[in-house]
Amino acid sequence: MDAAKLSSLRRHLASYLPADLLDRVWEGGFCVQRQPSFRLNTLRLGLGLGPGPGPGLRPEASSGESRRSGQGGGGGQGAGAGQMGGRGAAARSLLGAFASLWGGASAPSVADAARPSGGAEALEAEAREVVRQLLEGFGLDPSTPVEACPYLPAARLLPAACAPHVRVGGPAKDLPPLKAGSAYFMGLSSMLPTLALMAPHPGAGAPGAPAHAPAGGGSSGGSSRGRGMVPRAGAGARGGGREGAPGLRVLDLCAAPGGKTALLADLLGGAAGGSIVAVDASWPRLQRMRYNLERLLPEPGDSAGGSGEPPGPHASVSGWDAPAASHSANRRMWQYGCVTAVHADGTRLEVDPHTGQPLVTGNRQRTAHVRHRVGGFGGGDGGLYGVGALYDRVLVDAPCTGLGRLQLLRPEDTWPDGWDEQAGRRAAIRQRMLLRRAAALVRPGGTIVYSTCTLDPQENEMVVAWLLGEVEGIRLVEPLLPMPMPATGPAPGPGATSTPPSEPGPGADCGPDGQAQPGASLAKPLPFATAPRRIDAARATHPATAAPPNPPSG
Ligand SMILES: C[S@@+](CC[C@H](N)C(=O)[O-])C[C@H]1O[C@@H](n2cnc3c(N)ncnc32)[C@H](O)[C@@H]1O
Repeated sequence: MDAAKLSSLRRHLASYLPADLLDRVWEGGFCVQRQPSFRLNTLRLGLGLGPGPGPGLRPEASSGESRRSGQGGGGGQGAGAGQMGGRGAAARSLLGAFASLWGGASAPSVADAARPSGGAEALEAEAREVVRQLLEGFGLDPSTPVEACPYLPAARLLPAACAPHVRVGGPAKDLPPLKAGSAYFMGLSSMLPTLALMAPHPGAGAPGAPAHAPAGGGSSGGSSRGRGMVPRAGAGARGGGREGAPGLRVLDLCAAPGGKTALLADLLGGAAGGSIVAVDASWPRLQRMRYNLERLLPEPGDSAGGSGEPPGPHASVSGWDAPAASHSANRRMWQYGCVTAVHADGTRLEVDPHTGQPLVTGNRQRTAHVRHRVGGFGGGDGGLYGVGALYDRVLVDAPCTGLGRLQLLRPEDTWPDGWDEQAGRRAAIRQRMLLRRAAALVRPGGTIVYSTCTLDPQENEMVVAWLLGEVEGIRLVEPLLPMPMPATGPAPGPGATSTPPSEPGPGADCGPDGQAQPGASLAKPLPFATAPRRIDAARATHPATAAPPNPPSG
């Protein structure tokens, strides 16, 4: 990058980074020191979660436990899968730490989760073997200690010496555990939006029940102001006339190459746990996602849940995750297990409100018909864009300028075309449109998580602030993550025109330098750029006169 561009980049960063941090960034050459990490793919580790642990991943009740006992490992390919009689226990071993954060009364503590027992022992042995193969593949001593990820029990931090190997397109992709799909390299911070998305909000009803009844109807279980209309546990009502629909409906609006989608599928634990519509505007990146999902998820039709059990991860859930078009018949949509991938512009995604299928046929007539038919949900004002509010959770892992991944020593990695002062403004426009679409598609009481890998407030806080001003009934909530987070992110810099959120931002920002903030109990600095913003839609509506999003000035 030439000197003029570098100095304009520095000016830009100085508009929101504290001077001392900026100096460190500048001298150190990195905005965020990236920690190589990977997650063990629990579906491929023979865990065979079977019926999902539920939207909140709460430990199963004892009846659920006995229903699954003695099933064997199923589904996975790893050694010891068949000996895992206590799959529920193994699942809890991996997911327990997170579940305990979410308030499951009988959830094991982090310490419990780390202690192998029963089926978990086989799982641990398998995980150790995967780690050994990876270390060996990196030319390291296979006994090199590998730390657990502080917030996802199924993830591990790799020794720093592995860093050069795990670059995108690097040789690590050919290592057997990666090829087999037992492990997946993933930035530590990349896991957080997914975890925040899947966490139940305090006050939500039973897993699977909405946090809020549909607008204009539904029983009110009563709750605190702003969180109103929490249905009684087990009421079973859902927005959009979906009573009785199994599992959680998740929309991943910027999905490719699918790292978070695969983790979502893992956390859902199977079709009984839910279905994912994964959208991306880039066909080549969707192809990459297909490759990744094929590696990471069991083949559709694999009976991961075992015979006689509720559907496994890839069983079809009628009327929802069974779009008519396979990828061979329709280039724009394909299905793999519980994931329906859609090649579409997420800012314009339309969904059939009755089947949940994305409308990507380009058939205007059909779209118009649906528009006409859908009067919106609840008060009749939600169907403005021709969709019902269908999704329980929406992830907007938005395209951004990538400033959180800035590597000044290799700026071409972040900006192949060089630094561009207008990039943030352009990105913010698209981010607003994506987020607005997410708000149109989430059901009342549903949750949106917005994340980027940039530190720029005009792409983070200001985008969220814009949405709060644009869409009624949306509010910010703390992202529930298994780690303490500071209350606010970086202050908008000079020239910021959007009002920052009136509530303190539910910042999941660790320090932009990757340092855990005061109060964090992390054993070591956590490289962290992605800032999940969790948004609850108490009543997601769009004013009929919604103007296109304005670019932030400044
Ligand atoms: C940060 S990446 C997503 C990474 C992905 N969530 C993962 O975990 O692997 C952003 C993605 O948004 C996609 N994208 C950009 N504009 C889009 C749009 N208008 N609609 C849908 N996807 C879009 C890009 O193609 C890119 O794949």
